[in-house]
Amino acid sequence: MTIGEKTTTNTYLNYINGSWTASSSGEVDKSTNPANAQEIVGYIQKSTAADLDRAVQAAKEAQVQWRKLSGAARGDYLFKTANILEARLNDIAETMTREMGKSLPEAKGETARGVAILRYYAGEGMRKVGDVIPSTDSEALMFTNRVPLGVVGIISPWNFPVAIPVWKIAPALIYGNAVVFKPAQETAVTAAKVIECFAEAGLPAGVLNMVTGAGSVIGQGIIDHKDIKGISFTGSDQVGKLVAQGAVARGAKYQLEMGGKNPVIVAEDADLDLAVEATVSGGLRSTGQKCTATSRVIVQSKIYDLFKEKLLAKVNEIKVGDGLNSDTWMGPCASENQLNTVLSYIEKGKQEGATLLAGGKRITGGGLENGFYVEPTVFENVNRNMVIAQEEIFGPVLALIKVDTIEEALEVANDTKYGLSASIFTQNIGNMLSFIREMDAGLVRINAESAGVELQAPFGGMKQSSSHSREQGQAAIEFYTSIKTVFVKA
Ligand SMILES: NC(=O)C1=CN([C@@H]2O[C@H](COP(=O)(O)OP(=O)(O)OC[C@H]3O[C@@H](n4cnc5c(N)ncnc54)[C@H](O)[C@@H]3O)[C@@H](O)[C@H]2O)C=CC1
Ligand SMILES: O=C(O)CCC(=O)C(=O)O
Repeated sequence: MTIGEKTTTNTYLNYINGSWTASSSGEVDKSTNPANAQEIVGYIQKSTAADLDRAVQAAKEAQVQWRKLSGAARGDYLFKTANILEARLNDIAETMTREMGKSLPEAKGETARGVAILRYYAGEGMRKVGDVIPSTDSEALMFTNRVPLGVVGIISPWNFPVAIPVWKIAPALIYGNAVVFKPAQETAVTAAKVIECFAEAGLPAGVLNMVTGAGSVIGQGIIDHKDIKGISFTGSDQVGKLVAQGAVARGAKYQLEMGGKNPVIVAEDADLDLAVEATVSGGLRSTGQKCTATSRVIVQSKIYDLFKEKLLAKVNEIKVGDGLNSDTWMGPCASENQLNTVLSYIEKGKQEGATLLAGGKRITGGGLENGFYVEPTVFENVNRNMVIAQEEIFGPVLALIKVDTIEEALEVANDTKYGLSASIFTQNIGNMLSFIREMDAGLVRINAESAGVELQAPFGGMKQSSSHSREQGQAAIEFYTSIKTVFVKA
């Protein structure tokens, strides 16, 4: 296949140097539907180090001309891609739901967000990239300029199969880098459909390449490749650390977005209906598989019982099912592995003495027996040192923790290795200000759920949630470029 051609069969190819190409391994993996494990969504390439090497070589060669284009010219390709993605929104969203299980409205929302991100970064091609700085030499001109890194490697997870790749690829391209993209194998069909949009927009061959395959082969290959000058990663803590170590060892730039153990604090003066709504939405949408998902619910003792009653009423109303059904609110876990991880955390919670208030089991009845479904789950009597209060579960599990004061709530909220997102529900300005000041999280949200990121604002975490860098909005320029300080004297 050549540039612009659609992959029409259900075998999806790598995209290297402007062509859709099979892996040199001759092998494929299958991508299955977590709502019905017997359904194969598509076959994807099980690529080799040699495939990756060809992609990096193509990117290296293409970047030479790509960086010479004006920002506006690069932006035009992103505008075109946005329009194509928008026209295919329904098909891509449906593929996403079939591949990883989130409900169709959420998948459509995410794809629309991909369109908006592309338009935002297309416009970025027309914005300033430097500053004039007064020199102590009155006859000199001193200013900063930004240059691309070169070839950038992008390693993405399965939980936001459109938004995360797009929020990494779009800024990489607009600032003049070429890209080698390795999506999560679980959502590689959705990724291929996104890359088709870039290809059809006529992006020059080699500027954007996609190689699918195992993390241990293609992901590790990106970490180790001498011609990849920057690596942007979102995923687990463990793999993030491998990316950092490998990048440091060979002097490459890296950026990591990893886990969260995000708290919501419900103060005694909170609007409880609003707080319940946000806890359910922030904790259980996408089956809790967001790095920004609410997982610890820290509630002041005075309103604890009332809040709990309202929360359980809402959780018990949740309709679990195939994300393609219009009455489904919560889909399956994205994979059998993910389901088993969630179930093992639920067991751990019970063993450690937390009290199960709702859910806790795999769902196998009602036509859901072939999928990876778990009940929305709520624990109480959780103490802050329990595993379920410390480790990222990445599933629909809420842990209620009772506290007496806001000071205690903040102390508990900060007591994990993570610091991605945090919410408070309160009407009290003093509480709000203490929370903004003292909460160690990259996103602090007042009277709003912990999940949900605006594309024009910086996104990233503190502590072990990230590499302390930020993605999205104008913050992206910090990763995808290097600053050159220019001193000119006639
Ligand atoms: N922060 C976030 O948004 C995400 C967090 N996670 C967390 O990670 C847990 C496990 O999920 P996984 O899919 O296994 O995440 P993962 O970290 O293994 O996968 C993320 C990406 O890294 C790649 N990868 C895997 N091994 C690699 C290696 N050795 N070198 C380079 N790249 C490699 C994968 O192929 C995928 O593209 C989840 O339960 C959740 O706690 C998972 C996905 C997203
Ligand atoms: O909350 C969001 O919308 C983004 C979450 C995210 O980036 C993630 O889960 O990886």
